[in-house]
Order: sequence, then C-alpha cells, then structure tokens
Amino acid sequence: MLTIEGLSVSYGPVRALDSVSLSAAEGEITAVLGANGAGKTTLLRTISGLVPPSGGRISLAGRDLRRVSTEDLPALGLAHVPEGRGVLAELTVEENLRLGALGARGRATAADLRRIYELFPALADRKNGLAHVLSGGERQMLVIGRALLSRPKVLLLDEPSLGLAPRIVARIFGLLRGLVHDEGLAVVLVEQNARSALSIADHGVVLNLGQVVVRRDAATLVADDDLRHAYLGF
Ligand SMILES: Nc1ncnc2c1ncn2[C@@H]1O[C@H](COP(=O)(O)OP(=O)(O)OP(=O)(O)O)[C@@H](O)[C@H]1O
Repeated sequence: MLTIEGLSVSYGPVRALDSVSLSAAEGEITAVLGANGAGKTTLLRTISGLVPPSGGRISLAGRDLRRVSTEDLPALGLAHVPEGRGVLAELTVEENLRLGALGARGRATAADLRRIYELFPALADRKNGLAHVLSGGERQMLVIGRALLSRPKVLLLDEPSLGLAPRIVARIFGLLRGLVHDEGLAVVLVEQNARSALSIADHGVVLNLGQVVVRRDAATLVADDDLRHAYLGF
C-alpha cells in the first residue's frame, strides 16, 4: 500500500534520513523504532510532505506522493497523527472529531461518529464536553478517532504511547490491533516504546542515525536477545 524507497532527508548539514526503504501493507502494522534523533519523526513528516526529501520515492497505492500536496493526502487515504496529541481545546470532543472528515470527505455522518464512539466509548461519554478536560489517554483516542474519520487506508502514528500509563497504552494498542485486522488498514507506528509496539506489530524496522539497521518480522525481532539488547533496550 505505502512504499518508500531510498528516502533521504537533510536539514542543512544534518543527514536525518539516509536511503531509507520500507513498506506498509494492508492489514499490517509496521513499527519504526529507534533512539532519540534516529529520524523517526522525520520519516513520517516526509511521507506527509511536510519535509522535502533530497532523494527517493514515496508511493501510495502506486501513486507518487512527491507530486501530491499535503492538503490532498487525506483524500488519497493517508492520515497522520503527529506526536503531541494536539486537539482544539476550546472545541468539544465531537467538534474535534468532525474536523477529521473535512479535508478528506466533507461532513462526518452520524454513522461515522457512531463508529468512533463504539471504538472509543470514553469519547462517547464526553462528546459534548470541551476537549481540554480530557485525560492524556482520552486525547490520544480523540486524535486517532479524528484521523479515522477521514477513512484512511494508511495511518501514520507518531509516538502514541508517550507519557501514557502502561495500562492505557495496552488498551489503545489493543484497539488499534483490532482495527487494523478488521478494516485492513496499513499502519506505520513510530515508537520509542519498542516492547509495546512490537506486541502488536507485524514488522519491526530499527532506525539508527537515519539508516535502517534492522528489519525483521516482529516476532523474530522480539525473540532475538542480541538484537533486542543491542537496539531496543529491553
Ligand atoms: N527541523 C529540524 N531542523 C534541523 N534538524 C532537525 C530538525 N528536525 C529534526 N532534526 C534532526 O534530525 C535528526 C532526526 O530527528 P527526528 O526528530 O526525526 O528523530 P526521532 O527519531 O523522531 O527522535 P525523537 O524520538 O527524539 O523525536 C536529529 O539529529 C534531529 O536533531
């Protein structure tokens, strides 16, 4: 579904990505792991057209994304949930959710919203409340729910577990796994929390200083003590 070949990005003299290749297939989660500064966020921002690459190809269902502007990406089926769980604090939960449909499909229908509330009942309970009162976990559900309202084929998630209690991470990741399975979504999951990410991922890719240093299916990566200790810190 999403294919990246030989992608390179520099910020002035800093080479943030160096000929990175990876793919995300329908119904699968590809975890992109690595330490601070490895290039994970840059990878997602480049896929979304927010950072210009110096070389390489990015294609979505065979279409060259370098020729598509960022604002047209939702309509092509790409949704990006950046790090930081940004919500519009003075809008209600439901108003925030509705924004997710706008760029891609126009207005959200009642059925669209019902689907998100079934997935995240905590949001249904608070749909008319202002978003700024939500807990960190509820905010993460809101930004994922908002992205899902565009009915993406490919979902890019940047550090969704950051700062959340393990119990909440497990709940959100469990929901994500179910969603990918049921709806055939392709997910690129950027995480420093390698253990949690690999518990739901199909594939693991480790970046180090902008280069892919390991690429394995997730179960193999978890089972390999040497790789785990060397690159993943658990
Ligand atoms: N806007 C920028 N200008 C200059 N250098 C940048 C910029 N953004 C990132 N970098 C540098 O590019 C490299 C990759 O950064 P990036 O944020 O992509 O890594 P990361 O793996 O997402 O790290 P983290 O987990 O800390 O967010 C780092 O050396 C970083 O300092």
